Amino acid sequence: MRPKVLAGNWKMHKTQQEAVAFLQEFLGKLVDTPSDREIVLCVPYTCLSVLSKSLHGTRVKLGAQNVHWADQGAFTGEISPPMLVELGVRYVIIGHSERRQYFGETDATVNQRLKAAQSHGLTPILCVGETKAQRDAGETENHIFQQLALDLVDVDQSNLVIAYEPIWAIGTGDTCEETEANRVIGLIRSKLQNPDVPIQYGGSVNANNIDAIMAQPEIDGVLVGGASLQPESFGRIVNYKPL
Ligand SMILES: O=C(CO)COP(=O)(O)O
Repeated sequence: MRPKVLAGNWKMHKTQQEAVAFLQEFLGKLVDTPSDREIVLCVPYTCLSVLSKSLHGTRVKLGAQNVHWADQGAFTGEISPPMLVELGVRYVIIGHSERRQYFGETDATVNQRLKAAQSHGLTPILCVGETKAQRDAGETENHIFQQLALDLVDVDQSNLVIAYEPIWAIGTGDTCEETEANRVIGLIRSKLQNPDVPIQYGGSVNANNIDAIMAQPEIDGVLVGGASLQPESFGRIVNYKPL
């Protein structure tokens, strides 16, 4: 059985104070959450330290949203794997479409970040997905296969999560049909050496569509943006009910 990984990606949201307030309320929602689920919060760097302390002794794992490949060096504005490990970070999102689109990340740098994260014991959440134009042109499969081929060179598939995030579904309310997400995720799995890699869906996941998404056999979890910012909605998501 592949693990179910339910991760929030807060993106550039929440001060430390807001993060602590979220957690106080959110932890109260986990009393009856089945133990088969891994719950992860990928928060801004500035929230890592305070959440690391607040999450101690809870079942919620801490995640970051990016990491550099060097241990240290003249890389202004970057954060290294040892810096994350010291704060108790376990997961790190790599290659999110917003990093690729707005900050010039390439498959080559994504690959470097993945290998560096793993060499320090972090579990990467690698994001892949197509634009609306690529989907309309029938390029979805080719684009994703190319991303996987380039991003996963020499990457350890025994310590990896992949998130299928169609870019047109992110922050738009235009969720990918769960059967279509299931189909693409099945294709992604067919390209992996290790079929047990958990593969998430991401893109406008919310409290109303989570049960149907998690009912799909290929979908092993979700990567949630907007709906992970409120304890109520993220609480409902991690407490999804298998149909
Ligand atoms: O990009 C996402 C998660 O990484 C998805 O964001 P939304 O859930 O806000 O669509």
